[in-house]
Amino acid sequence: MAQIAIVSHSGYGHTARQAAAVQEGAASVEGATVTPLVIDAEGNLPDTAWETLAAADGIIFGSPTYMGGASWQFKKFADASSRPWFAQAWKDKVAAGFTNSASINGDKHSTIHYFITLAMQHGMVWIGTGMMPANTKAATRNDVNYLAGSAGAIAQSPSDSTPDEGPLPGDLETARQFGARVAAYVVKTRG
Ligand SMILES: Cc1cc2nc3c(=O)[nH]c(=O)nc-3n(C[C@H](O)[C@H](O)[C@H](O)COP(=O)(O)O)c2cc1C
Repeated sequence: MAQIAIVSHSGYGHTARQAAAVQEGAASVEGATVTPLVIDAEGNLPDTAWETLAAADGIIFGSPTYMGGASWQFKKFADASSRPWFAQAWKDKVAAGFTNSASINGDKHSTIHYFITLAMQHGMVWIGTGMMPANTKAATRNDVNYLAGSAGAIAQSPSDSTPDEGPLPGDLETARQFGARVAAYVVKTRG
């Protein structure tokens, strides 16, 4: 079985829904075992998480976009990953990422770009969404990849939405399909 870890933070529950959709998509792929690792409000992971990450064939990073970047809790995790970095322990693992924010754009790409840089520091192999954007006149807001992420999966939760209301349904489906793509790639290349 190919091992996939999803390591993510969510301050208020919206990105947690996106993470759950990524997990659902990844788990739908035969041959993939998916473990969610939730970064808590203090920026810490469960004790066994680092062993799970060490054993993973692929790691998917997730965070809300706060002030144009990943949350400080995610950054605390990223800084703590300097320990495996010293040994290049994550070298050649597959990496991917997702983020959610209130605005349609909201500078989400800065967060995805940070994940890419983190993955490159670890010598990982980045995989994007592989999805075409829904950007024709006929496109509607809940089409898959309406927000047109290629480097990573992106979602919008309107600023006054509860986690039940946001991310919007099309963005959750985008997250599902993204999770499935990453898992299929990990199974094909590492399984
Ligand atoms: C400190 C802070 C900074 C934020 N910065 C941004 C931002 O740069 N761009 C944006 O579109 N939304 C921004 N937002 C809105 C959040 O991204 C949005 O509410 C998101 O759904 C929160 O996800 P969460 O519930 O997983 O924490 C910010 C929210 C907070 C609390």
